[in-house]
Amino acid sequence: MSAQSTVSKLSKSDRKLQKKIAKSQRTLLKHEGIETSEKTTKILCVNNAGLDVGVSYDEVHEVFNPFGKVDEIIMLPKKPYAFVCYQDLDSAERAMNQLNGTSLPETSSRKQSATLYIFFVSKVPVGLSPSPDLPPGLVVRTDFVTEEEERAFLSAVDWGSSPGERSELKHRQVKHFGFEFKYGINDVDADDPLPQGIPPVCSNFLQRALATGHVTHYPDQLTVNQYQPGQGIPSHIDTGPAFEDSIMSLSLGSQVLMDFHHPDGRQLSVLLPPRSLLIMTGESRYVWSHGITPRKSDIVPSAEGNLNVVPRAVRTSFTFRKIILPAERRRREAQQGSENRPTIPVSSSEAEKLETHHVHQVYEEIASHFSGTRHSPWPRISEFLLKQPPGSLMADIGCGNGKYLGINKSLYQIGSDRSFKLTEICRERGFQAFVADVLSVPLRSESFDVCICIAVIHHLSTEERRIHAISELVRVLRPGGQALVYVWAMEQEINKVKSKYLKEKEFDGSPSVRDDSNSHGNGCEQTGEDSKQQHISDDSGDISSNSKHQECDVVKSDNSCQWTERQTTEICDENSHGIRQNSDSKMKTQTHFGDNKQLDSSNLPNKSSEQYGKQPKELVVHKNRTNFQQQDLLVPWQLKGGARSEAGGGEQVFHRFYHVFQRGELERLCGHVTGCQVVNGYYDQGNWAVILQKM
Ligand SMILES: O=C(O)CCC(=O)C(=O)O
Ligand SMILES: [Fe+2]
Repeated sequence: MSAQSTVSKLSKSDRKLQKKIAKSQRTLLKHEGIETSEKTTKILCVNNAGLDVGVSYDEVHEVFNPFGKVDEIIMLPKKPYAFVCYQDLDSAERAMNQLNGTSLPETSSRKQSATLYIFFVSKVPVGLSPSPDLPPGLVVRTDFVTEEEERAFLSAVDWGSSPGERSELKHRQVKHFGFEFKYGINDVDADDPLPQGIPPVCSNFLQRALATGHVTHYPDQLTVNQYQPGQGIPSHIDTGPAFEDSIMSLSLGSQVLMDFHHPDGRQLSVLLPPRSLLIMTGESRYVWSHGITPRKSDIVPSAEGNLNVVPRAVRTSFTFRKIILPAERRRREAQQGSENRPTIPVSSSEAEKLETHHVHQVYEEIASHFSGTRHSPWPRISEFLLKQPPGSLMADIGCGNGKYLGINKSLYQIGSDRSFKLTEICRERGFQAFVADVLSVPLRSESFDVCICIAVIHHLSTEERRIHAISELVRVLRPGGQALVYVWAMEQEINKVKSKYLKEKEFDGSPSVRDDSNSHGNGCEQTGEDSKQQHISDDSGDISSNSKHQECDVVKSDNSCQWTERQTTEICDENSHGIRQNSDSKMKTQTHFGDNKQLDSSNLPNKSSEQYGKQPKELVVHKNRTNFQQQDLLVPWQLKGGARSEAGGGEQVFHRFYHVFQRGELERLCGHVTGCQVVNGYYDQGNWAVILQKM
C-alpha cells in the first residue's frame, strides 16, 4: 500500500491530528531546536504537557507510567513541553500510539484542557545533553584513574569523623582537606589550615595531573563533594582571588553533566564520566560559571547516536586547588585595581566595549531585580503619554520592564530594549517588545507619531553616540511627531532642593531599593565595595540559579516570539541596522549593533578624544545617594534581599556606566541633530528632559 493511499484512508479527525502534530513539530524545531526522530526512541517530547501550560510532574507521571517504566520526566521552567524518558522502546511506542492527540482535562492551575502532541526525539535542548564544544581552557581527560584507584580514593574519605571539617549541605555532602572552604564568606582562611592535609593516596594521581601540562601549581586544598542522585551544586565561579588558575575535579562513582554558562548567555553541558578528570583554566575558570543541575539522570547520546537516559549513581568529586597566600593576594589585588579600572573611552570600539561590560551585561544580570524596583511611572512622563491622541503609534526606545507601555491604552505601542531579559519581562506583562540598541533602531523611518526614550542616552559613553541616539529617535518620527527624552542630571540639588535620589539616604540612613518613585534606571543602591569574583556555592538552600539559566537561555515561547516578529517586521525598516536575535546560537546578549558607519564617518564633534587627550582617564565608582563628582562614572547596583544575578549569583555588586548631563547639555546635543527642534526642556526630579519635534 502506498503512503498516499494510507493518507487518504485516514479519517478527517486523524488528518486534523496529523496536521496539528506536524505544526507542533515545526514550532519546536524552529524555536527550541528540538528535532523529531524518524526512528522510535525511548524519549518522547510531549508538547502541551509542560510547566508553562500548567501541567504538573505528577500529572505527566500518572498519564505516562501505565505504558511502561518511566525513567525520567524532564520539565523546564516556562516551557510548554515535557520530555518523558522510558526504559525501553516498546513502552515509548505504546505511549505514543495511545496518547497522541488525547487531552489532559482542565484543572485549577490550567484554565483549558491541554491536547498532547507527542513525538520521538533525537535531540534535546542545550543543557540536557552533552555538547561537543567545550569552554576555552577546559579539558576533560577520560579514564584518568583506574577502578582500583577510584576505590582507594573513595575509601580515603571518612565521612563520619571530624565534625567541622565535614558539612552536610542541603544539596550534597562536603569535606575539606588542607584548608576549609568557608561557604559563608566564599573564601578560605590561609592562616587557619586544617589538621589533615591532602590525603597521601592522591600523590601519584597529582603527579600525573601535573604532567598533563595543564596544571601549573601543586594543589594544597581539596574539597570532596558527594552527591546523591537528584543532588547538584548551584552555578558558580570558584573564588578568583582565593585560588590559583588551574582547578581540577576528579569524578568518581557516577557520570554527571556539568553545566557551563557564559555571562553573554551561552550555555554548554559537559559530560563527566566516572574516573574522568576535569581541568578548568583561563576563561573556563574565570569567566564561565559551572554547576550541576539536580536531576536523577542524564541524557547521554550513545555511540550509535541514540539518546539514552543514564541514571545517576552516588557521585563523589575530588576538587583540587592551590590557595593564594595573603601577601601574594594583596599584591595581585593592588596591581589589578590599577590595571583593570575602566577608563573613559576615546574611540568607538572602546565605547562599545565599555557599554557591553558596564551597561548591556549588567542589565542582563540584574534584569529581574531591577524590574522589581521599577513600578511607579513618573507623573510628567505619564502626562505626556496621556496627552497623545487615541490611535497614535508610540515607540518606547529603551522600555526597560515596560512600565510606560500600559499608561495610555488608546495608543498603539511597541517597546525596545537592549536587554533581552527586560523585553521578556515586558512580554510576560502582555506588552510588545523586542531587543534593539538605541544606536540602531530597527524601525522604519518617519513611521511613529510619538516616541519616548527614558533613562537610556546617559548610558552611552561618547558624545557622538549620544547624538547618534537622538538622531535615531528623530529618524523614526513622522514629521510633526514628538519625542520625550529623559537623562540623569549631574545636578541633584537645585535651589537647595535635593532630588529624591539624594533624599533617599536621609529616609532610613541606608541606601535601599525602595526608590521606585525615582526610577529611570538611576535608583540603585550601593555598597561602596568593588565587585569581586565570588564562589557562590553557598548551599543556602537555593539551587534555583541552575534552573534560572535554563529559563533565560532558551528561546521565547513560540506565541510571543511569532507575535513579536510579526509586529516588528510590519514596521521594520529593511534598511535600518537592526539587531536580530540569533536563536540558533542562543547568544541573546551578544548581539552587536549592526553597522556603525554613520557613527564613524559622520562629522560630529569628537569631544571625547579632544577633551581627554591621550592619557586614559579612569572612571570612578560613584557613591550612591551623594552628589556627582564628575560626569562620566560607574554607578553600583547591588543585588539585595536574596536577589540573585541571572548568571547564578557570583557577583553581587555591578557597575553601570553613566554620563550624567549638565544643565543645557541635552538641548545642545539635540542642536547637532538636523530636522528637529526642542519644543520644551525641563528638570524633573534629578533628570533633564526635552520634548523634541520632528520638522
Ligand atoms: O563536583 C564537582 O565536580 C565540582 C565541585 C565544585 O565546583 C566546587 O566544589 O567548587
Ligand atoms: Fe567549583
